[in-house]
Amino acid sequence: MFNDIKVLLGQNSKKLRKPILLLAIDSLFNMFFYSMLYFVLLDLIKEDLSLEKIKKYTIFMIIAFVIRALISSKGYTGIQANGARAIESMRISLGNHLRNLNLGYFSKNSIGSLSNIMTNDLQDFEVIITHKTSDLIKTTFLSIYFLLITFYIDTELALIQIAVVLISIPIIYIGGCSVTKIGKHKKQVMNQLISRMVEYVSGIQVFKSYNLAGEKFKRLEKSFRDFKRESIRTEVSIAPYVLIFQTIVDLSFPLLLLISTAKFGSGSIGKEQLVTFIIINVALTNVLRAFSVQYGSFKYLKLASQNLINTYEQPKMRYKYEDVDFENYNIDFENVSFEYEKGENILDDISFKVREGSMTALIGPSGSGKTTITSLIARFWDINSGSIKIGQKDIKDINPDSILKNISMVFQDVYLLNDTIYNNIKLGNLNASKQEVINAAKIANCYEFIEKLEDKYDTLVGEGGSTLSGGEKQRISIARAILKDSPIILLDEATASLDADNELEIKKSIKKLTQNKTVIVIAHRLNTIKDADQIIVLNNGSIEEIGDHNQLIKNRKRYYNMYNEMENAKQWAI
Ligand SMILES: Nc1ncnc2c1ncn2[C@@H]1O[C@H](COP(=O)(O)OP(=O)(O)OP(=O)(O)O)[C@@H](O)[C@H]1O
Repeated sequence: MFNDIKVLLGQNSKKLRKPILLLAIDSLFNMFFYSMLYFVLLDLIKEDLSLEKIKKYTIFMIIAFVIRALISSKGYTGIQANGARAIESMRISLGNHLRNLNLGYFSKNSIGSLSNIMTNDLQDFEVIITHKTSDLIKTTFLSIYFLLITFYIDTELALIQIAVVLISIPIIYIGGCSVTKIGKHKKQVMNQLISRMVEYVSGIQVFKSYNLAGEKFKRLEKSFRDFKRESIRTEVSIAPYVLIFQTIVDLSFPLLLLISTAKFGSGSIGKEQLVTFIIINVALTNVLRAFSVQYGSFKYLKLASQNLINTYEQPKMRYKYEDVDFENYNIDFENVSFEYEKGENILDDISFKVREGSMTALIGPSGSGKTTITSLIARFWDINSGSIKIGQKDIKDINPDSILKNISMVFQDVYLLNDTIYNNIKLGNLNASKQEVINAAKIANCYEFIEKLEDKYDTLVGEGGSTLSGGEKQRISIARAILKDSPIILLDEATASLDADNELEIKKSIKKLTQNKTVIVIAHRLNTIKDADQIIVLNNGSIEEIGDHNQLIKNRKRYYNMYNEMENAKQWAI
């Protein structure tokens, strides 16, 4: 039952042992209530109850409760502090694990399930280790303790109590299985709800412009209703089992009272034993009732640990070398084939070479595989066959972090963090000085527009950079790349949706960024790549043509046709 929890906690589980043990000891102090009750009743029966005695019991109880308070506070603070530390290190290790996964994992799992794992599941797991585990251990300890005392009083009575426990446990166990089954579905519904909420909030501008905000909200509303239904289902799924469990336990109370009184009548147990047994029986009934409620919520919360284990079990990208210094930055594709989904070949037996310091342009129809090629160079995905080498080293043997140190990517969809302009540029090199950040901004032609802002470099850019224009965002991403100063630049010709001024500014800054670098550019306009050292024409995941502008014009194939079409269009425009 606790195996998953131990696996997830790893080394941290050792730190939780002591506080859990202290809490278990703390629970045994409940016995003092019953002991005092026992002694008072016994004195009453013997007609020997005096104020002096009550004073003695009270002093004894005060001492016991002071000790209990000390143990309890040590146990609770220990479990809370160590539990929070354990969860913190799990958050970090889970984040690191996700960072090293193939991007396929993120395509296959919805944003809802990913954020659920990182927030709700980790939170549920925290509740398990800080509260539920110790609660269950406490009730189990107490039950065993009470049963042992009953054995001491009378073996037959103890065996009947054990029989009651043995009959009722399978019932609550089945209830737990039902919570697990329905709870899994509730988690799926919750994933869907979070995905729809994220979709609704991030797409609200588009939905409004297409008059779909109401329509989309209906979908979200349905998710809210589904979630409410599943929450109720999960809550009530265990209710009948808890009810049967508690009824059996409750009915056993008068039955045991009857048997114990009969035993007292026949003289097989004495007055003191009868009193003790009655008290123990009351206590055990309460403990078992509490257990039946705790078990259901424990089973539901434990679903989180299974989700977390599943995430940890996702295979990381393998590599032999942690950190590599490349001798040069030649990039070689040798017979590379790649598919995102099994059976759907996206790149088919592609081979080409990019020389260090040269510029290679990728052109071809939409969906031909241009972006995929750049993602593979950055080892966002692993290829199915062939090899990709940088500086003669196969990138499948190298830690993706080490590869990415040498690559800057400037793409059309610029994502800026909800932070200041300064910090967004500094992401390119966290060790850069303020002057270096400003220099990079100047080279990327950001300086002027930043200076016009009220808070200048300290201006917050909003979620994803929402307070800046497309061109400004792109220039900041170029400044970031300039600051990184990496030898390989992967560029998505980012001028398609910009006005003439912005386009010119960006062209100038890209020119500065790409000087003396190994550049692979996804080109959308042929006039910008006439000077490229190599142009690769892709179609349907295969290379149709390769060469420089003059060679491809001579070939009189697809490039030649595309170029002529562009020239004709220019004349039309004139
Ligand atoms: N994460 C992904 N999962 C599954 N299929 C994908 C994924 N990314 C891209 N594809 C598919 O791979 C093919 C190549 O896509 P890619 O983005 O490389 O083309 P592209 O030439 O860059 O297109 P565009 O010029 O429109 O950006 C397309 O059919 C696309 O649908």
